Amino acid sequence: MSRPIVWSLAGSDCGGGAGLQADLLTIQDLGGHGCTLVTAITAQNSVAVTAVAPVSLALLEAQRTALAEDLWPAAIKVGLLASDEQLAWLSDWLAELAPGQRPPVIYDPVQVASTGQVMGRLVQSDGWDRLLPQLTLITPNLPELAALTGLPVDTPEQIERAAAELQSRGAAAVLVKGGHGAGPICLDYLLTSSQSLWLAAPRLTTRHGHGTGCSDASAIATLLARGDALVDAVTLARAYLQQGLAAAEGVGQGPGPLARLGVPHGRQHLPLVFASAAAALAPASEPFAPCPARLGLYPVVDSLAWIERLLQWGVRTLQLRIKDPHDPTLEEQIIRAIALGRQYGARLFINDYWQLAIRHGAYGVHLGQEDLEIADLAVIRRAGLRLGVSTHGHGELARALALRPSYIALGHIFPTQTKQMPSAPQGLKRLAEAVQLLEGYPAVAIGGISIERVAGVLSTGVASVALVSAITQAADPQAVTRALLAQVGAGGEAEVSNVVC
Ligand SMILES: Cc1ncc(COP(=O)(O)OP(=O)(O)O)c(N)n1
Ligand SMILES: Cc1ncsc1CCOP(=O)(O)O
Ligand SMILES: [Mg+2]
Repeated sequence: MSRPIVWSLAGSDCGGGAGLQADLLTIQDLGGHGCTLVTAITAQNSVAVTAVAPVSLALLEAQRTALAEDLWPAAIKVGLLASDEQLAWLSDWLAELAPGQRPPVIYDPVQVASTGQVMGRLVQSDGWDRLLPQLTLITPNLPELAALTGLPVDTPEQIERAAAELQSRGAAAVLVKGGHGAGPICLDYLLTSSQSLWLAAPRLTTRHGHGTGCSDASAIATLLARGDALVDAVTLARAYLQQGLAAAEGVGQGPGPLARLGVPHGRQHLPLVFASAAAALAPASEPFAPCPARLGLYPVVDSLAWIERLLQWGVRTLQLRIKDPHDPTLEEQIIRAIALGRQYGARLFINDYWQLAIRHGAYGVHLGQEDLEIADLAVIRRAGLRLGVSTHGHGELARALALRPSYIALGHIFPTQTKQMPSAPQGLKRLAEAVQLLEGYPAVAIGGISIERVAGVLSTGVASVALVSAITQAADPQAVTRALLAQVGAGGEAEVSNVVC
């Protein structure tokens, strides 16, 4: 697949740590192709900014025209706007674009360098109000949020209020970066049209954070350009920063840039995602009972008859998924399925009906995002049942990890006829990324996995494969099950502890 084009509209940092130099490195590192619209030339190094010269509107317009004719963007990152005229020029151009033509626009409202020097002076306050409604996301740090809103930003409640203020002025979404905050946990706050989330990551002690804000916004732009949902892009971009900060070595005498290590791998880099700052700062909950890292072949079926057949054919991880809660045989099927699971020494998960699963002593429960809102997780944990959680992208993955479940389901990987899905298929590339991020944490791939696609799925490193129609709709289900067992295995090697670092 060709690299998606990302425009960086930003100032040049001749020191190579921030501005459009940081943007280009980030975009390239995450698989995009970067183009630049230089707004200002700055003279700076890792210690100080010594000169800033805004580029003329004529030159900005010439850059835009050249790129628009040949290299139309899949996303735009905006950094330093060096004058009110530049801001007005950008707002006018974005406003002219038809909605279907407008790429996502991510604005990092940088005016002051990390070394403290003011680089752009925007004085006409109505300029912001023309730009904000054109933005997909604005990414202020705490001082910028305070300056943009005139509101205090010292507590989580104040941050939520100030972000809501920016949203009420037209920004579709706001990401407040907590790097300037204090305490061992760095909290970022994301407010979208439908979600209010806190991202928590250990605050790293490195002083090498030059260009972090630029890199964050351009990472988000690149991930949106490749088609990620906003929450997923923000989460993976945060992991990219954490990975880069952890390995930053420093160049020059002052704060150096991030290390560039590509798409993040390793659970320690992934932020955990919570619905409130209080939850993000609370001590981690106890993990759910562990299950093997390799669950192997994992058929999901809708009747006791299927459970019985699959056990006889050698399957040892399986799920009873009866979607009709009024089925008069529901509880009886659950009771008998659990008894059969025990008889065969198999891992039987019950979908949705967690109270019945507890009452009758199932091996585990599988819950989706909506189920999580209503289930009592503490009760499931105390009862000793394993918990599997559905996720549909890197954002939900980071949210699920915070619950410390026994396994995390990643899907849907391919288009599926079995269930109406709320999101787009993840594909093998994102599955491989998730597996790399999870680093051995039990993970299950699900959605549209046929016998022809299993080898590709396994090549991502995932060790557990859940499927429905590949078996239940097969002409010869027993032969297909045998073939799948030969490829995927029945699972069940040593149980691993599902500890989140
Ligand atoms: C292994 C596995 N992964 C995902 C799902 C989907 O669960 P959920 O999101 O709760 O949707 P329903 O199955 O309830 O429609 C699953 N069942 N199993
Ligand atoms: C229940 C569920 N959750 C995510 S995809 C899916 C259906 C998987 O069915 P199939 O294997 O037939 O695509
Ligand atoms: Mg469910």
